[in-house]
Amino acid sequence: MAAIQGAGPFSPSPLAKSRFARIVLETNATRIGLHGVDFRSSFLKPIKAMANDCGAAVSGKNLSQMAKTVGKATNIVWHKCSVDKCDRQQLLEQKGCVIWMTGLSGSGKSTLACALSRGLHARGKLTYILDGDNVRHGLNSDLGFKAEDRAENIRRIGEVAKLFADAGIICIASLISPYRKDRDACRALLPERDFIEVFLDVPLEVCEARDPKGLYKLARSGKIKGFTGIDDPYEPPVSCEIVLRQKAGNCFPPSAMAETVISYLEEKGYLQA
Ligand SMILES: Nc1ncnc2c1ncn2[C@@H]1O[C@H](COP(=O)(O)OS(=O)(=O)O)[C@@H](OP(=O)(O)O)[C@H]1O
Ligand SMILES: Nc1ncnc2c1ncn2[C@@H]1O[C@H](COP(=O)(O)OP(=O)(O)O)[C@@H](O)[C@H]1O
Repeated sequence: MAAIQGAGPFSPSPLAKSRFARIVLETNATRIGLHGVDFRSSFLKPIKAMANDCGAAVSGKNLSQMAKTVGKATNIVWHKCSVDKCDRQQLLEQKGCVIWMTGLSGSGKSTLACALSRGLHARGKLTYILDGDNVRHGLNSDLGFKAEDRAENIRRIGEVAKLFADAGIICIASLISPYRKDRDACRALLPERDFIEVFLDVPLEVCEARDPKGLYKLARSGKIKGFTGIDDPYEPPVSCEIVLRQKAGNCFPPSAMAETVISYLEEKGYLQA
């Protein structure tokens, strides 16, 4: 396999000097072509030498010593890349983080998630929404609403959110996440400060009156069992970064709530690299 060594400036061959050139890495055994790469791009930087945590070059001997057991996976080794979170954040001019929205069904999580995504997009910031309902259409379609299934739903979304944050993206997770310990476990996956818990503190009566999907009605009539707030618990956060609640019986419009979250991100430095 070919090795790209050193940290010197990258100088393309004459073949590669046209704007949309073809990069060819010649190796003893293989020829790998990449099309459509713009060589004038400022994103092409010198390639950092690959090293482990201690700065030592990674060798076969080191690798076997670094092998770990994680859960059911044995003999696995973390593979580091020379392009890291800081590089991605520089590119995006923002900091990756997770905004975790929790609240009853009908409290406005999805609406706020969209308003926030729109507000940040308008400021040139990259976001991605992980909505409980939506993720249950794919990755989590094997999970129901028993406590263990909810815990697994939240755990998986927490892990995916962590990856998005590592990508430098402002990840908006929007799910009921009724159990405190499950939310705290997701918080523990991230560096301190990068998990921003937002509680939509909307009373059950308001959510039930909204009932846009008719689920509260079904739950009250016993057609849905274990519905959060009716016959399944919701544990409100005891300490979270942002609480959004009604004032004088009125909910703030979603755009105003989104601005509150955006101001928080601005103040904490997430909207710059
Ligand atoms: N039993 C029960 N309890 C609560 N909610 C239920 C239930 N059954 C279906 N739904 C619908 O599923 C949506 C909640 O999914 P989540 O992934 O956010 O739930 S959880 O975090 O795992 O508790 C929730 O969506 P939202 O209304 O957007 O919160 C409901 O539409
Ligand atoms: N800030 C708000 N003020 C008034 N109504 C709202 C607000 N946010 C959401 N809604 C309405 O409440 C209902 C539930 O909102 P939704 O975002 O689907 O909640 P959740 O995702 O928590 O279930 C929808 O009909 C939505 O239009």
